[in-house]
Amino acid sequence: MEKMTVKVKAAGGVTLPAYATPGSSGMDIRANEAAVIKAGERGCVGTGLYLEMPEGCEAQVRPRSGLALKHGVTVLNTPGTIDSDYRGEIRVILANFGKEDFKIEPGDRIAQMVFAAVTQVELEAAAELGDTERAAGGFGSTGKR
Ligand SMILES: O=c1ccn([C@H]2C[C@H](O)[C@@H](COP(=O)(O)OP(=O)(O)OP(=O)(O)O)O2)c(=O)[nH]1
Repeated sequence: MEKMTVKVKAAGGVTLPAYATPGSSGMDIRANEAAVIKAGERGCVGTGLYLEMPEGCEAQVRPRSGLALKHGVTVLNTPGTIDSDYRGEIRVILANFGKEDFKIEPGDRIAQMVFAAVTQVELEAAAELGDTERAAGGFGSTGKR
């Protein structure tokens, strides 16, 4: 697959190698500020990270499994969508489902991000949709086993 180039601007003197392994399909993302996500609450944490992606590319912000398992901390809107035309700071919306407050220091890895190609489509209004075997079955319609 042909590689897309993504420009990364990092505030606060943070350099690219601190984030990403060259050639990787994604990267860990770090907090650029101190924060506390109280037990049972949510918060929005700045990363000091700015991207320029080519059109047709999006970034998805995802949770880290270790934070989820050890602390009950996840990305609330996972996968967070970073649009290719967004030039603001990437921020991570964390939710704390754990029993203890979760403290974040600048530089902590709070989430991860992958880059994905977005399929370009043309939407067409339709009065009828094609038949399928599944039809409207869903939400567990095929049972448990
Ligand atoms: O976890 C996230 C999700 C989004 N964004 C930024 C990048 C994205 O391109 C922009 C808009 O995100 P989204 O489309 O999810 O937000 P919205 O609530 O629909 O707001 P808008 O009306 O600005 O599109 O906000 C983040 O920094 N972190």
